[in-house]
Parts: sequence; C-alpha cells; structure tokens
Amino acid sequence: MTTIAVLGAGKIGEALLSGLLNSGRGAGDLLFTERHPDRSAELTARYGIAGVEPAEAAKRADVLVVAVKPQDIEPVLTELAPVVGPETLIVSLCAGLPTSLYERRLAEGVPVVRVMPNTPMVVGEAMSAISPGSHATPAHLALVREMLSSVGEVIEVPESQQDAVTALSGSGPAYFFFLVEAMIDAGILLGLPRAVAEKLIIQSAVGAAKMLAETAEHPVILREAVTSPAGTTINAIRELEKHGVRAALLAAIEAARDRSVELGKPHDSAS
Ligand SMILES: NC(=O)C1=CN([C@@H]2O[C@H](COP(=O)(O)OP(=O)(O)OC[C@H]3O[C@@H](n4cnc5c(N)ncnc54)[C@H](O)[C@@H]3O)[C@@H](O)[C@H]2O)C=CC1
Ligand SMILES: O=C(O)[C@@H]1CCC=N1
Repeated sequence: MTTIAVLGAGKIGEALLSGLLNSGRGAGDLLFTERHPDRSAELTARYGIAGVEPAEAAKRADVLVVAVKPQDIEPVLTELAPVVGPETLIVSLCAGLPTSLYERRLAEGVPVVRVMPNTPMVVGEAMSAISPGSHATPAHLALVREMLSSVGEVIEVPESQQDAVTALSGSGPAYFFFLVEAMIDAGILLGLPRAVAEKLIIQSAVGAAKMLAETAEHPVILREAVTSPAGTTINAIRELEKHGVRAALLAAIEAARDRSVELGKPHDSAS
C-alpha cells in the first residue's frame, strides 16, 4: 500500500486524512507533519495517525502532500530539499503555487503534481483538479487520481487553468455555505424558528445539488421548473437580479482568481 504523508495538517490536510481513512485506508499507511505540537497530538488522538518530522515523512512516504498555506511554503521547501529525491512524489494542494517552484527548489527529477481539491472530501464528495509538472509521468498522475478518487471526483486540467479552478471549486464550497447562511437568516427574518429554517434550507440545498448531479438538465431548466408564472419565485428572482447577485458572483470569483495568481507571483519562474 502507498504511504501518504500530509505536510501541514490544518483544515484541508485534516479533510484529506479523514477522507482517506473513511475510504478504507489504514492509519498505518498515513502520516502527517504539523508545526503546532497541540494540533499534532489532537490529530493523533482523533485518527490514530502518527505525526512525524519532515525528514521521517520523506523517508517513509511514497507521496508527500503539501498542505501548508502558500505563504508558509519556504521553510517546507528548505526542509524537503536535502531529503527528497525522484522516488518521492510531491502533491501540492497550495493555491497559486506553480509546480515549477518545487522543481526549482528540490532535487533534479522530483515529480510534482499540482492539485486543487475542496473540503467536501471529508464526506467523499471532493472536486479535485490535477495538473502534472514536467517530471510527473502518467503513472504518477494515475497514483494521484487513485488517491483523490477515493474521496471524490477528479479531473485533469492544464496547469494554466489552476488559478481559475481555485476560484471556482477550491473556494466554491464557501460560496454555497455563505448562501445557505444568508437563506437561513431570511427564514429568521420571516419569523421561522432557527431549527426549522436550517432544516428547510439544508435539505433544499441537498435536493437541488442532487438534481444537478443526477439529472442531465441545465440549471436554467431546473430553475424555470420552480418559477411559476405570476408566482412567488419570479418575485424573488427579480430582487436577486435587481441587487446584482449574478454580477457579484462574477466579480467575486474573478477576485478569487486574481488572489490565486497573486499568491503564486513571488514564486513564478520569472521571479
Ligand atoms: N481550506 C480549503 O478549503 C482549501 C485549502 N487549500 C490549500 O491548502 C493549504 C492549506 O490550507 P488550510 O488547510 O485552509 O490552512 P490551515 O492554516 O488550516 O492549515 C495549514 C497547516 O499547516 C501547518 N504548517 C504550517 N507550516 C508548517 C510546517 N513548516 N510544517 C508543518 N506544518 C506546518 C499549520 O500549523 C496549519 O495547521 C493552502 O495552501 C490552501 O491554498 C486548497 C484547497 C482547499
Ligand atoms: O481560501 C483559500 O486560499 C483556499 C484555497 C481554496 C480554498 N481555500
């Protein structure tokens, strides 16, 4: 069995570890590194996975999954440079960071795959987009695909699209949670008990998501089916359009893409 070490067990690192455990991998095939000892102890107690030093992770693991913030990458590269060779696959989950950064800083020939996952991997429903670096072979990509398909869906995209992917599906769950939160507030405004509003909105979100996933229908058709002539929904849609919600989403996702580009800027090959 492939041994996988997650470097930086924060929110997405934990989501990956717990998703891999849920998919049937043994705790003994997983490792993590974490700079905060309390966090490390908490994760070992929760999952039975060992927290180790970076050099030990590099020695024992076939795959090193980098899951620190892009701003924290420098010390990780410094730690990995002397201990990682071409037999170890680096999988970077970091927004904005190009594969060329790892290739420049680590030993010649180290294979790197850039991945943008999202947090629904905790429930086996991640959307992950993968892009090979210049030393990653089809076998490396297949290994990453196999690892991530145990926690959700996987697509391959050119690395040039990863900043857009980050803005869309990497951050995407946050937009849906924001929408759900606002809709629950609307229920409170209309005088419903919070628990009732939560139940109504969460189940509506689950149902709508299932319809999108399981019918082949375009979202416009599904929305039109809810929107009765001179009915209630069209009144709401008019308000959404009046308040520029569509334009706000376009601008918001463009801003997220721009931030991803910015996070990679200090590390692009020209710098
Ligand atoms: N949170 C999300 O939904 C997603 C995050 N990502 C990417 O994943 C990465 C991590 O994001 P989050 O989990 O949200 O951040 P986070 O701040 O929750 O986790 C980062 C973890 O790395 C640890 N860390 C930092 N430097 C370290 C080092 N040198 N050695 C060991 N551990 C170290 C921190 O203590 C922290 O626990 C980022 O690069 C982000 O772009 C990608 C997709 C989705
Ligand atoms: O907000 C962020 O920077 C990370 C990357 C995608 C989702 N969360």
